[in-house]
Amino acid sequence: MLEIEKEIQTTIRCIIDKRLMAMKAGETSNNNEDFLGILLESNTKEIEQHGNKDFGMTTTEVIKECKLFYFAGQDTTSVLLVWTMILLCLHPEWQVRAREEVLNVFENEKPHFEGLSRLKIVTMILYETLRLFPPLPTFGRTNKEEVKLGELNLPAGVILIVPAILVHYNKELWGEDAKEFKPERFSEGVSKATNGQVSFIPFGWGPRICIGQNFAMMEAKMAIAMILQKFTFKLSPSYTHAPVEVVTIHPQYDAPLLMCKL
Ligand code: HEM
Repeated sequence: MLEIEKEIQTTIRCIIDKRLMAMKAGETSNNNEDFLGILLESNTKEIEQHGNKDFGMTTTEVIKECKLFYFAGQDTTSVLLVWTMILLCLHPEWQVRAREEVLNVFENEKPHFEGLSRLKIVTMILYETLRLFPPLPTFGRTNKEEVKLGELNLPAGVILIVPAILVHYNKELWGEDAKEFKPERFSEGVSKATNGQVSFIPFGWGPRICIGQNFAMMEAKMAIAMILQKFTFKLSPSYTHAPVEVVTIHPQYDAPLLMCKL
C-alpha cells in the first residue's frame, strides 16, 4: 500500500514539475486548460501577488488536491452509471421511456450540453438511482467543539458517520415504498420529492457538499444518453444481485450486461 502511495506521489510530482517548467518557459498549450493547469496557474499568481511562498499551496498540497479530485470523481460516477444500467435492466419500462426521451431530444446527433438540461426522465432515473445506491453510502464528520445532539453529549473530536443510505431508505421520510425504484418521486425535482427536508444526501450536505455534483450529473447524463441512443441492454443470466460497500457501493460479482445494437 505504501509503495503504491509513493508511486502515485512520484507520478503526480513529475507531471507537476513538467507543467511548471513549461509555464516558466512561457509555453501555452491546451494542457493548461485542465484541472491541474488551472490550479497551478492560480497558485502561481497567488504566490507572485504576495511575493513569498508562505502564500498559495505547496506542491504536496497540489498533489493532494489532484488525488482527491481523481478518487472523489472517478469511482463515484462510474458506480452511479453501473447501478443506473442495472436498474434500467430490472425496470425495462423506464429504459424504454429514457430512450424515447433521449431520441426525442438528440435524434442521432451527438449529445450536447444544451440538450442534457432537457433530459427530465433521465434526471429522475439518476436521482432515484442515487437514492437507492448512493455511491458513497456513508460519509464522516468530526465535531470541533463539544455538542449536544438529541440526548447525546458529544465531546469534541468524535468521528460521526452520516449513514446517507439509511436516510434514503427511511420509510418515515420516503413512504412505505421507500425500497422500491420509483423515479416518478422526482418528477417535480428534489425539493418536492423531499418536502424540503434533508433526506436526499448522495452528495453530502452543508459547506463540504460535493464540489463536483453538477459535473457528475452532467457526465452521467452524457454517458447514459450516448448508451441509450445506440443500445438496448439487459442483465446477463449470470448476474447476481449483491451490492457491497468498499468505500463506494458496487455489485460484488460485477454487472454482466447483454448489449444489443439498435
Ligand atoms: C456520482 C458522483 C459523485 C458522488 C455521489 C459524490 C459524492 C460526494 C460526497 C458524499 C462527498 C462528501 C461530502 C461531505 O462530506 O459532505 C463528496 C465530496 C467531494 N467530491 Fe464528490 N461525488 C461525486 C462526484 C464527484 C466529482 C465528479 C468530483 C470532481 C470532479 C468530485 C469531487 C469532490 C470533492 C473535491 C469533494 C470534497 C469536497 C470538500 O471536502 O470540500 N465528486 N462527494
